[in-house]
Amino acid sequence: MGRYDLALIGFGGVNRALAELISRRGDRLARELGFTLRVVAITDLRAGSLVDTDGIDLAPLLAAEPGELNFAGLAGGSADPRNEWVIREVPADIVVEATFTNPADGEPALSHVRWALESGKHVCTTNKGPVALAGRALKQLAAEHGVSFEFEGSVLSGTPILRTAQRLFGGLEITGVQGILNGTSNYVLGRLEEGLDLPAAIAEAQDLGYAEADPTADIEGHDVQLKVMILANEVLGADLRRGDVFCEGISAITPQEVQDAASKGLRWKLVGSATRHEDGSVDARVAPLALPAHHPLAGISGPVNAVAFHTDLLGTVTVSGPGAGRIETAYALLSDLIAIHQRHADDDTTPTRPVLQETHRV
Ligand SMILES: NC(=O)C1=CN([C@@H]2O[C@H](COP(=O)(O)OP(=O)(O)OC[C@H]3O[C@@H](n4cnc5c(N)ncnc54)[C@H](O)[C@@H]3O)[C@@H](O)[C@H]2O)C=CC1
Ligand SMILES: N[C@@H](CC=O)C(=O)O
Repeated sequence: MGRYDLALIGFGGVNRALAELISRRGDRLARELGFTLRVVAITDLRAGSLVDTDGIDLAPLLAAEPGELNFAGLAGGSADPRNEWVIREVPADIVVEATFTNPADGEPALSHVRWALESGKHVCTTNKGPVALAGRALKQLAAEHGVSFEFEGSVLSGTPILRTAQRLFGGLEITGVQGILNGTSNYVLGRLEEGLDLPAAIAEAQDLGYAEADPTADIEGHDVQLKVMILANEVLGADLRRGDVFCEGISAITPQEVQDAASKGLRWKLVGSATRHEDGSVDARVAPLALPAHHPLAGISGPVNAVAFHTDLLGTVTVSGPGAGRIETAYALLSDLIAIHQRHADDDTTPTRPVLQETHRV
C-alpha cells in the first residue's frame, strides 16, 4: 500500500481540518483509497515549525487550542517556521500550502510552491494567490520536475468545480462562466437581508472560518477576482492578469438596500463572470448584481457558491456546493491528494528523497 508523507505549510483552519481528517479517518481512507497519509512536517507563522520524519503524532496538536500551539518546546520543534528549509530539505512527498492568500503578489505562498516543485515534491494548495497570479508558470515547473500541482480548493472550496470542467465537459465548448464565488460575501449578504449590520455579519463569517485573514478581500471582491482569473485561465484558456478584471465589492450596499431588493423579489449577489468572444478574447469582471428570483444564482444562499457554465451543446450547466468552510476545504486538499495518487501510483521512478541530515535536526 502506498504512503505519502506530507509537509503542511500553514496550520490554520484548513490544514488543521486536514490533519483531523488524517488523524481520525486515516485507516478508513487507507482501506477505501489504497494509500496512507503521514504528516512529517508542519510550519506556521504563529506556532513555528515541527518536524518528525517518522510521522508527527497529531492528536496532542489537535487537542490544543489553535492559538495555544507552540512547537518550540517539542522534540523536532522550533519557534521559527523555517519554511524554506522544511520545504526544500524535509523528505516529504507532498507539500500542502494553506497559508494566507495575498491578492497583491501571491507571496510568500508563491515561493513556497516554487521551492516545493523545484525540490521534486508534489504540491496541493487552497491558496488562490499562486494559482491566479502564476498558475501557468507553476504548472510548467511541475511538469519539468515530473510532479503534480493541484489546486481544486482554490475555487469553490471542496466543490469539485475545476475537475468537473476539466474532466466531465469533454467535447463541449465553454463560452463563459458566471458564478457566486465567495462564501463570506454571500453569507454576509444573506445576513444583511435578515437585518444584521455589515460588521456583525462579517464577524459571524470569521467565527465560522469562512473569511480571509483580512476579510477586505472577501467584501471588496479581491478574492472573487482571483477566482475569476483561475476559472478564465483554467477553463476558458485565457491568460488574465488582475488588471484585466474589473472589480467592485459589496461594501457600498446598505442593509436597507438589500432588504428593499428582497421585498421586490430581487437578491443582491456578488457575481464573478468571464466571457470568451468569437475572436478568442476573454473579458472578466466582478460586481454586485440584484438578481431576479428566476436567475439560476438567485437561490444560492449562505456560504454556498455556484458556477453557471455557458456551453455550446448543453446551454447553461450550473454546479453548486460549499464555497467555504474548514472541513469542506480540507476535503478539497484530500481530493488533490487522491488525484496525485491516481496520477503517480504507478510511477516506477519515485524521486529519491534526501535523508534529513543530522545537522539539520533541531
Ligand atoms: N477557509 C476557507 O473556507 C477557505 C480557505 N481557502 C484558502 O486556504 C488558505 C488557508 O485558509 P484558512 O486555513 O481558512 O486560513 P487561516 O487564516 O485559518 O490559516 C492560515 C494559517 O497560515 C499561517 N501562515 C500565514 N502565513 C504563513 C507563513 N508565511 N508561513 C507559515 N504559516 C503561515 C497562519 O499563521 C495561519 O495559521 C487561504 O489561502 C485561504 O484563502 C480556500 C478555500 C476556502
Ligand atoms: N474567504 C473565502 C474562502 C474560500 O475561498 C470565501 O469566503 O469564499
